[in-house]
Amino acid sequence: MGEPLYRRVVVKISGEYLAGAQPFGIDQSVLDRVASDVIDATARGIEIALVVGGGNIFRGVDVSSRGVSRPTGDSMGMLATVMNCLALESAIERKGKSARTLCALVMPQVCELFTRKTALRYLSEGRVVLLAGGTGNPFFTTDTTAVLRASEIGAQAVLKATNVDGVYSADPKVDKNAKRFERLTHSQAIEGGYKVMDATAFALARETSLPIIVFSIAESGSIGAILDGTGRGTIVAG
Ligand SMILES: Nc1ncnc2c1ncn2[C@@H]1O[C@H](COP(=O)(O)OP(=O)(O)OP(=O)(O)O)[C@@H](O)[C@H]1O
Ligand SMILES: O=c1ccn([C@@H]2O[C@H](COP(=O)(O)O)[C@@H](O)[C@H]2O)c(=O)[nH]1
Repeated sequence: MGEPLYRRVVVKISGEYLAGAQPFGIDQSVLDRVASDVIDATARGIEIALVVGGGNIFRGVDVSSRGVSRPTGDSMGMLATVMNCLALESAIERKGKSARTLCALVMPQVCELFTRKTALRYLSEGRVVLLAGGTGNPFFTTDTTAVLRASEIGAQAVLKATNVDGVYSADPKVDKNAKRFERLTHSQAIEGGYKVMDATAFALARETSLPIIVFSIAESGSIGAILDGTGRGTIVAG
């Protein structure tokens, strides 16, 4: 195991992946395995903040066609990310690692409000920080949240842990001939319109010169491997 590439990162965990084989919700064994991977990665002395998606529970865009307004649907989606963060926080703490959820939405009975200073303090104390509630605004995603928060807290990269092992020329679940990219610039990722991440996230990362690594979380130890530079994924950088 070599020197890690980064000292502080934001890891975006796919909400959809947390459902495991179920169509909806959280598979406890998947959650526990992800928690172990995160803890193993922090053992290298790396500060880790997590953003968890909500696709296993709710995406605002899915209900806007059913008579629920998009902002209301997005609020429901942001609440889904809070549930996922609380579940992952508990899984991490059950394994003996301290974790704190900070939320973009005010809900004092549930978790603390996100501020940059609080996040940095908890990270410096060696805790895992979970960033819940997205940006707190509709029409955004947790991918954009990850880039935004990473830029705010001075993280050196966003690691997008998802259910594909990189950015492809087309959706690999639809097109078996899609080609995987080793590396792309932010501009190439935006111009290519690759749907693995939204263009707003790529554009903000370009603006703040933040590398994004897209990789699969399906294998145990994949977060650590990406931090060591030995993992398989696509690097999106300057
Ligand atoms: N060009 C592409 N390259 C790679 N994956 C792609 C591409 N186009 C579409 N995808 C799809 O993008 C998905 C991953 O992005 P998505 O934002 O849906 O997932 P996530 O971040 O894992 O979800 P969640 O919102 O639950 O956190 C993959 O399942 C893949 O099928
Ligand atoms: O800043 C944000 C982040 C998220 N949302 C809503 O939450 C869901 C779930 O997030 P995913 O990134 O799709 O996993 C998203 O579909 C939005 O509805 C938001 O409104 N603002």
